[in-house]
Amino acid sequence: MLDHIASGLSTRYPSWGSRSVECFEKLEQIGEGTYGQVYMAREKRTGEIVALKKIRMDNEKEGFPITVIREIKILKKLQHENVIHLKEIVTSPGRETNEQVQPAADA
Ligand SMILES: Nc1ncnc2c1ncn2[C@@H]1O[C@H](COP(=O)(O)OP(=O)(O)OP(=O)(O)O)[C@@H](O)[C@H]1O
Repeated sequence: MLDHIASGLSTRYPSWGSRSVECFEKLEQIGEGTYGQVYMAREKRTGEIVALKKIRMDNEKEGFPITVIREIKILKKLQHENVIHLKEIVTSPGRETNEQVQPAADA
């Protein structure tokens, strides 16, 4: 099953998976990387447009990929005009037993 990571370090939102991906409406796919698709999405409450990156967990027997965890940790620390702002990590239920994680960023 697939999930996302939402990017951005916003004080408005809790981070690290306390909200569901259901808080966002996917508008269209805008990209794809090694770990899954990236969507333009709208935050339902505020209408804010973000990039929603979905992390593919299908083949991850060891849990959440360490490279994705590293990317999230680094993005949370960085603040630069040329680097995307990681806003939030959101989760969605897995198809079977595992909960999965997804991130969101400024588009
Ligand atoms: N915040 C964003 N705003 C707009 N487009 C984005 C954003 N993040 C990613 N994208 C688009 O989605 C594509 C895939 O991004 P993703 O971060 O998943 O992979 P990548 O880092 O480009 O590649 P890989 O993970 O394979 O090294 C990007 O190449 C870009 O086109």
